Amino acid sequence: MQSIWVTQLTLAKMSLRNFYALCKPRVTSLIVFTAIIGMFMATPGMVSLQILLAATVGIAFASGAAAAFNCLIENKIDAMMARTRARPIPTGQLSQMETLLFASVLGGLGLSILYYWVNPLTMWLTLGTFVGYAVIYTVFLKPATPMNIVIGGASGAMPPILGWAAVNNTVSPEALVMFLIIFAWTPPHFWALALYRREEYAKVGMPMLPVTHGEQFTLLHILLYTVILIVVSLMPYGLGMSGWLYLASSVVLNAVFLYYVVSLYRRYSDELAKTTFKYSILYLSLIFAALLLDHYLI
Ligand code: HEM
Ligand SMILES: CC(C)=CCC/C(C)=C/CC/C(C)=C/COP(=O)(O)OP(=O)(O)O
Repeated sequence: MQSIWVTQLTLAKMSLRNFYALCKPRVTSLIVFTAIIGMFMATPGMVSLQILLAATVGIAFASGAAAAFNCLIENKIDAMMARTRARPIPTGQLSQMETLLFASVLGGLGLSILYYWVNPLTMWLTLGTFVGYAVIYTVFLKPATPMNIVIGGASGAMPPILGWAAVNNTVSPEALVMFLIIFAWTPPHFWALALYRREEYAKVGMPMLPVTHGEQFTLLHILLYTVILIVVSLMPYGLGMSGWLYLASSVVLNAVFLYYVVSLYRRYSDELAKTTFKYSILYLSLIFAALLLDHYLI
């Protein structure tokens, strides 16, 4: 009898872990983090606990559901790439129907929470973001054009706007500035990875920039978007949204990013591309943390 319970519990834990993995938890965590910063930036005071909790949970559920839909739609491609073949559908740990049900329930819950406990504007913007990633990017853009992530990146850049709308029920220029930071950051973030994973993308027929236009062209574009990112990331200071603490942090973070990107441009290696990709994640986390610290301390 006891062993039946132990088996049941182990199975439940395993499926929970699989459902969790469908949500791409690390990407979703950073997405939610930028949304939370958007909430705090929206007010000089404190965000109400109800809005903070409801918007965080709602956006996290919607983002996790969008990621799960992406796993469902791309399960055949995921099965062919080393990086993604251990995901729950390719390994047979979850069926397509289970994934569809999970993503629909999670997404529905997230959007309902936003509608009833936050505000309808945030719900509609989140729904647009969801469709932008799960449908426009995943179904149409990704298999069709090497500019897929530039246009599709708009979805990933939306969370600070969602956070801002949750608190103020509006979309303001300050929220657009935070959007632009993530929007300009996405191409260097993704193309650094796509460079050292280019064989895999070529194998599954995904027209990523390094596959369609080669190494040098991609490196030049990484460099160009990094320059745009540097300009855009100085805007919070330029527009009086943030003070010297943000300025100092962004100058340091940008200098390191530019150093990696220029080094990569001059002398490409997979190793350096990996380091640049990893640094891109640290960069975005820290630049948003700097916005928050500056907002309350300076
Ligand atoms: C169209 C936009 C984007 C594309 C195509 C993209 C692509 C990717 C890919 C392919 C990976 C997987 C790396 C691996 O498995 O080794 C990854 C990792 C990651 N991405 Fe992005 N990304 C995008 C936008 C974003 C955004 C908006 C965020 C957060 C705000 C983000 C945060 C992360 C994080 C935290 C990781 C590391 C995940 C891990 O360590 O498991 N990405 N990205
Ligand atoms: C509703 C809401 C807030 C949605 C947020 C949208 C979202 C989840 C954006 C993240 C972008 C992302 C995970 C890209 C991964 O690229 P990929 O899917 O091409 O990577 P893969 O090859 O690892 O599947």
